[in-house]
Amino acid sequence: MSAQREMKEKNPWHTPATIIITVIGVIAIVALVTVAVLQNKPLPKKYKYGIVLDAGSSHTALYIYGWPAEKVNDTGRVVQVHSCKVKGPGISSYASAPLNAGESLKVCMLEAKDQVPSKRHQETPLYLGATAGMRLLNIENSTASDGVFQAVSQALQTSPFSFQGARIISGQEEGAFGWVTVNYLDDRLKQGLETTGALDLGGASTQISFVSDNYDGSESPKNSVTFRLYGNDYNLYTHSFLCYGKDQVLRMTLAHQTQSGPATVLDPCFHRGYTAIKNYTVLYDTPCVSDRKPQPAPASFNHTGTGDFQECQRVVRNVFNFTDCKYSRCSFNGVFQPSLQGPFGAFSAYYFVMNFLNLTDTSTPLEDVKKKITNYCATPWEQIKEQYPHIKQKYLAEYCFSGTYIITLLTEGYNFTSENYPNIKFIKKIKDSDAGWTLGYMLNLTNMIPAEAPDKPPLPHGGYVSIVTIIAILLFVLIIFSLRPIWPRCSKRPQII
Ligand SMILES: O=c1ccn([C@@H]2O[C@H](COP(=O)(O)OP(=O)(O)O)[C@@H](O)[C@H]2O)c(=O)[nH]1
Repeated sequence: MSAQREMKEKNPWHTPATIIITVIGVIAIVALVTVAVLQNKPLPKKYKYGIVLDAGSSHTALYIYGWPAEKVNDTGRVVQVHSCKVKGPGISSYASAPLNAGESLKVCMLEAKDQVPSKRHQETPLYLGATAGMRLLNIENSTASDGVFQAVSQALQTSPFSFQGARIISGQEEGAFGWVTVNYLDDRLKQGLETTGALDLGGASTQISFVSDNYDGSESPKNSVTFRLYGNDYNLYTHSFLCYGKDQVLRMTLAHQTQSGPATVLDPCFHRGYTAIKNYTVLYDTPCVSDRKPQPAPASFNHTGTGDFQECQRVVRNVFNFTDCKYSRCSFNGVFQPSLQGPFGAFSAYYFVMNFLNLTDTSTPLEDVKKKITNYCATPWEQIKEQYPHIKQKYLAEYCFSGTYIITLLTEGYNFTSENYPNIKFIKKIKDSDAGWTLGYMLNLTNMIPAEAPDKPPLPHGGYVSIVTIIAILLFVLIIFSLRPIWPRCSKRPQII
């Protein structure tokens, strides 16, 4: 066997010292980056919930809101996760059988039990806020309204949630919390952007709320609500007109037309061909009109439509007092209103009605809006019923009146003009959450909007990890360079072993 000379190239870096330094360096970088990733990683999502029941004059709705537990102070985080419409009328209609009011909530409460994980039930606050229907019942018969609250409270106490009480919310709260909801969902509060005004139309009351440079609360302070949210001060103008929801205004217009106690009323706000027998006692059975009941009055009257928008508007105008005003400017009924400013979101019945009439596009000139309502009102009732077989006839019969009322309220009541009418947006939802007072109410009661801007972490998670990685690599390179004196000499000649 011939002996072979083995020639090997020896890499000068393959010394024990450089290998150890490299291994320790790599381990250190990996450890540092791992700690940065794990330690600063957002926690796994744990949700919290809150439930609000909106006990309106015509119906009750339940809303469930959810938010990541660790982001309590962050805006735009609370979202509507579920809603449920209670079957039957509003709770104020159960004055003579209050237990049924409690009973009516059961189906939606069961849905809520399914929607909220059971381990969160106990800590989930549950609120019931009643609006204008109960305000009116409370004026008319406070014992009956107490009875209704007792019954619904009893029913809600048996739920697994943390029941926080049932109460009438004031018109001012309804207006202000509607405004908070709209601006919270639009992310305007945290960013300190120009706010959106809120227009809410219910069955028994209507609210207008907006911020105006011309209003600091000194003129008519009862219309002022001040907020400090995320470090910004807001001086909100808000007013709630009790009895100016569309159902009560309809009663007021009918009251106006039945002052002499006629047996037949020819109503321009209803379609030609529409006819129904209406009971005088039922019509006048609300504090909005009760003092005007003709005496003596027949038992009923024949309500017959003539379908005429212009005449309807003349009738609707009678419910407004445009003359008395002790302030520098008024909307109507002697109520102060600063000049309109900024964009507006119009929700609840504003949306239902304008959506049905295909009039949510506010770039349509006001004159064309009126023309479209004129045509709708002039369409015979038989044709309307044929055209919309799936819509409840009670709603269907009233859209001519409701559309006329909305346009009259906006333009003659609140003074919207052709110029600023396009600033109104008819909305139902914002980012999947319903526009209305309930979210603002819950945010307020759970202290979810801080007065001051929350402290932000100096860097987002991704940025933090990148910076730690870059610094770790730079340090490693620096260490390697600092060890230059012990670097092995590079030799061009291969070493022969
Ligand atoms: O699909 C619908 C649902 C509701 N409404 C009307 O919208 C109003 C909602 O009023 P709510 O019960 O919220 O009254 P509030 O208590 O706020 O006065 C009532 O006139 C309803 O008849 C409507 O026109 N279309």
